[in-house]
Amino acid sequence: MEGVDHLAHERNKSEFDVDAMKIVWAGSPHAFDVSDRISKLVASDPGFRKDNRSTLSRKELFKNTLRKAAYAWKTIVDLRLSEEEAAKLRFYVDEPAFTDLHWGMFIPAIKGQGTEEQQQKWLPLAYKMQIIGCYAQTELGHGSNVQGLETTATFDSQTDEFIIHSPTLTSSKWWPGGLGKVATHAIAYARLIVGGREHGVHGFIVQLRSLEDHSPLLGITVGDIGMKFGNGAYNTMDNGVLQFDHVLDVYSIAFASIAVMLWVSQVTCEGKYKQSDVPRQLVYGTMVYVRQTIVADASCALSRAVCIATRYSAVRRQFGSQNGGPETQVIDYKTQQSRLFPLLASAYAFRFIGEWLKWLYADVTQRLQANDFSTLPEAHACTAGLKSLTTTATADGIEECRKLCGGHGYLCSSGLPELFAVYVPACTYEGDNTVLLLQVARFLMKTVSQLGSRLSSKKPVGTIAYMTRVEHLMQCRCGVQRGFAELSADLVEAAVAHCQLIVVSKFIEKLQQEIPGKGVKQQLEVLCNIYALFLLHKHQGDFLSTGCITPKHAALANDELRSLYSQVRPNAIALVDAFNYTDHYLGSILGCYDGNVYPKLYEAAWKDPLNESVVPDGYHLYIRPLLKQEIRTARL
Ligand SMILES: CCCCCCCCCCCCC/C=C/C(=O)SCCNC(=O)CCNC(=O)[C@H](O)C(C)(C)COP(=O)(O)OP(=O)(O)OC[C@H]1O[C@@H](n2cnc3c(N)ncnc32)[C@H](O)[C@@H]1OP(=O)(O)O
Ligand SMILES: Cc1cc2nc3c(=O)[nH]c(=O)nc-3n(C[C@H](O)[C@H](O)[C@H](O)COP(=O)(O)OP(=O)(O)OC[C@H]3O[C@@H](n4cnc5c(N)ncnc54)[C@H](O)[C@@H]3O)c2cc1C
Repeated sequence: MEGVDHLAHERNKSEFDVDAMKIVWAGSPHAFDVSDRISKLVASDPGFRKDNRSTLSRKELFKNTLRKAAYAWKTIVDLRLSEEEAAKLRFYVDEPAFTDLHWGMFIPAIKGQGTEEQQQKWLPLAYKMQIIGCYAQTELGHGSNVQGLETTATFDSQTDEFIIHSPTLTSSKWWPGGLGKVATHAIAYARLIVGGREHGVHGFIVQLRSLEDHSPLLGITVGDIGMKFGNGAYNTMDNGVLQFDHVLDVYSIAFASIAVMLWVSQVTCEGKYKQSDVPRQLVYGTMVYVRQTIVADASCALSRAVCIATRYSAVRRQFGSQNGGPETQVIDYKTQQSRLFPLLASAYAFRFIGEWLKWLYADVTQRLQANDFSTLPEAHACTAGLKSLTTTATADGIEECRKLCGGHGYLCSSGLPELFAVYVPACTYEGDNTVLLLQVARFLMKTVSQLGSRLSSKKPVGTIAYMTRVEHLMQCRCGVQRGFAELSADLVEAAVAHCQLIVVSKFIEKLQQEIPGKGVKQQLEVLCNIYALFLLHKHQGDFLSTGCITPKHAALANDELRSLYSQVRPNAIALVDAFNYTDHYLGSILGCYDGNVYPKLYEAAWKDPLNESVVPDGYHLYIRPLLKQEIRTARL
């Protein structure tokens, strides 16, 4: 029945202060207030409806996304929302769109790599959305290998301008989000050529479309690259293709190359190229920034899937009826708990590692401003490795949550198929996960060669086994005289182990902080132990081979895991309530707050367009003749 909380009995079992946990999850009372207010604002506005996406054609879907983006912007302006509130609104609108790249990459690139002059020129226009930007780095022929990009930017000292050109088919920009149909400007990455000499890949701001009628400018060929994985999903985004035909940057008074030129290099008016003495990898700065935001995104996506699967596991009953009594809640099966609760623990673990990574990125950014590059290698390795680890675990976790919901998990109305389809490219964009782990492996090899076997210093005691595992994996690989490429598959395993060590150690450090609320810290300790012991169980071969645990330890760890699952069980619903997601944001009948699943599933079925008529289109043309044997049947 509507209005009845079918999960009330579960909520009454909670052993901790859920409201206090909501603050921990949000990060602060202020952050909770903003999230809570904005999520409810979005949920209550029919203009942000999203339950019909899977029934729209690509063009209807895209036009609806443009409508929503414009409506969101109007809401932000009318309500005078702050930058933080506006970002939250775009998050809870929950629709991949060009705005993600405008706000998530184009503006950060200018802020992070532009000179004062260029920031003053471009940021006011971008903040007012008087220009719409995208990040055009990847090409048809190159994505991972940035130094392999083919687009050229040739400085013409006669006109004091750059000529941007796509010399080959494979140099076509390919994939940039927002590029296909909306962006008016791009930060385009191209090989800088000055005076006939090439100086590697640099970023340039290039106008793509007229601000009068949105038509592509002279020399610009631009369009969408076509349908992507899943029906609705990421097809709300116009990932584009772009070719430059000797485009002269004639649409802005002064050449607007972003000042990665100034940071990393300069081209003087006399056409002289000046390489400054900063690491050339600063040109990759925007990618590092986005990678750390993707880690925070992972905790959001995984927690969403876990919330759905946990609530449904408490609602669903299957087998186990005694004398006609109720069947067993599937959340009480040990197999369901052993699949679900490590994902619940991972969601919290990724939340806290995301907080730490945000601090690390802010710290390295501050150091860079003082020309201190000492922590840049570690920041690169951490952002690359943790982006890889958390997105792989989250994509796999969303799929596991779908399976944990049985058949109904495969319905669009469960919210899980679309969440999976929207999320999985995170394992590829912003750096293919294997390519990024190879960067971590390279960093570890360098660290081992510099520090000897002791890879990591000052880690919490509870991580000794994890630390020893990484060192052992590295020694096994570095010890043998074979090249990096030959050992790369093994080194990637060591890179994963290193990233898992970081996640576990930061979870333990989080627990050393003051955490208010009855029972809150105790619940987090249980989740931290689940995360650490689950990984130890999953990779026990590594741990046993280090000798730092024995088979008996491994067996005890498994026994402890079962005990920890029993401790989580009465608190599971409260732990996912702490994410404070509205039913609108979850977009899932299986995960609805009141647990009133079956009536909602049944009602939703009849809304499918196929049920607009009891006799389907096509019956008279195809089925009736079949049934009436009016079609000559093959001689049997
Ligand atoms: C339901 C919720 C989901 C959300 C739904 C909607 C969301 C929508 C938003 C989506 C937002 C994302 C959109 C996607 C955008 C993109 O994909 S942008 C393009 C991303 N592309 C990449 O990431 C390319 C990956 N490749 C690289 O980064 C580089 O090519 C490389 C692999 C790092 C190699 O670079 P290279 O120049 O060849 O360097 P190396 O020779 O390997 O190394 C040289 C040294 O430089 C160091 N280094 C490398 N990179 C960095 C760096 N970024 N920072 C600092 N240092 C770096 C490297 O460690 C080497 O150091 P030494 O060993 O000391 O020499
Ligand atoms: C949804 C989506 C949105 C995107 N948005 C943008 C955007 O806005 N802007 C933008 O510029 N780009 C964007 N991209 C492109 C994205 O950044 C690239 O696809 C990504 O960097 C991977 O590069 P690639 O496609 O060249 O993969 P490849 O490198 O071709 O990967 C193919 C396979 O080769 C392997 N491989 C590659 N190099 C090595 C190596 N050295 N050693 C071992 N294995 C290797 C990879 O692990 C992978 O298994 C987007 C992509 C997607 C899917």
